[in-house]
Amino acid sequence: MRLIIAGGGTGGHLFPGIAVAEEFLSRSPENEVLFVGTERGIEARLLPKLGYKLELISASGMKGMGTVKKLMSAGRLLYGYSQSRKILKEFRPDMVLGVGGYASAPILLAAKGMGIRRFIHEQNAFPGLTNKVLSRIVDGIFISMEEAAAFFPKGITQMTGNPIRKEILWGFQEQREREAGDAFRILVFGGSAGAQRINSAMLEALPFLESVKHKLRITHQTGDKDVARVREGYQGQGVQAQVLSFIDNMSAAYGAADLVICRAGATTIAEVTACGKGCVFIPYPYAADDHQRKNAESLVHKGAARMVLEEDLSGERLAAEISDLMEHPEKVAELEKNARFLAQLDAAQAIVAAMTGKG
Ligand SMILES: CC(=O)N[C@H]1[C@@H](OP(=O)(O)OP(=O)(O)OC[C@H]2O[C@@H](n3ccc(=O)[nH]c3=O)[C@H](O)[C@@H]2O)O[C@H](CO)[C@@H](O)[C@@H]1O
Repeated sequence: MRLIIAGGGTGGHLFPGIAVAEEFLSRSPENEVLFVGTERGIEARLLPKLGYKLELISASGMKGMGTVKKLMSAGRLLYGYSQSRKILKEFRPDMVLGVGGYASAPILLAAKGMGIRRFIHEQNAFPGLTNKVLSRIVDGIFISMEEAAAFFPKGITQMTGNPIRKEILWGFQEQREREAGDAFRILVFGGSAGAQRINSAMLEALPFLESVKHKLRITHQTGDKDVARVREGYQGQGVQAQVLSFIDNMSAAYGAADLVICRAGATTIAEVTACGKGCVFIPYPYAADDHQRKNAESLVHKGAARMVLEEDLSGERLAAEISDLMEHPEKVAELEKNARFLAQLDAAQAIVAAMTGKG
């Protein structure tokens, strides 16, 4: 069988798509996958390195734009639609899965016109505009959080969870052991692109952690623009930290962490629950419809994570969260237990089974 996975833009859309590709390809040597994305998306940088086939199309969003930009965007979508028809004619997929992000719209619309089976996957508790619109023209909708069900037609919506890459699941299971001793390991990252606000808050927290800073071992992903500043910040305050613009091996990073401080993107959430990690979420406040806050709240309400809103974020507040969890390992253990309880480990299998009709 042949499957097109369309969408991306950010890691949060793309990585679940990769997890579905892994599952689909593992089922038969005859199966083929083609990704479709845009040249600006993370897919253009990552997929060729991973050995996946990728076609690029033209697409962009319309939300919050003025009339002229909307018209230009409509033009790009129309062009993307004709590119999509060509791709569908050449690859002749049995089905198309949209994983969110602009690139999924033109190809799913073209697939509808050509009578090819269509599905979407929504990662967030509060769906994005693209998926809300596309939900009217697809055969099946897969959701990651119960809260999303209210936005989609009932008969075709299925709760599957958010697919997690095999390397995260396997790698984490292999090296569950944390280093002994009284070191406290914190993984800090700001979604797939990094978060300057979190970078700054961590540096501002260090003076408030003076008495425990010798115990801190930090792994910190900063995004492309902030590596030098953050690295110097830790060095200047004498804190052991590995500072990277992007972490290729997230499995090892999760495995080693006693605590994770991060944004509340949906794929991050799926991974931290799968790895059973205690987290302090700092939701990105400008995500569409404040969906990161809703994502985070769905764990906080179940005692599976803590949350600091950006409006309340300061070095002092972040340091207070860190000290409290450092001093009370039983509180971290409780977060870990509740997080693990929410993990959905078989999302990729459920999605592939539903799309192919084979369990
Ligand atoms: C600003 C914004 O709108 N972000 C959205 C975007 O987040 P974003 O793209 O940041 O995605 P997520 O936080 O959901 O996931 C991040 C992904 O990147 C990976 N990773 C991260 C850092 C790193 O150094 N290396 C690495 O591999 C993580 O393992 C994870 O797989 O898509 C998500 C899923 O639709 C949404 O919930 C987020 O709200």
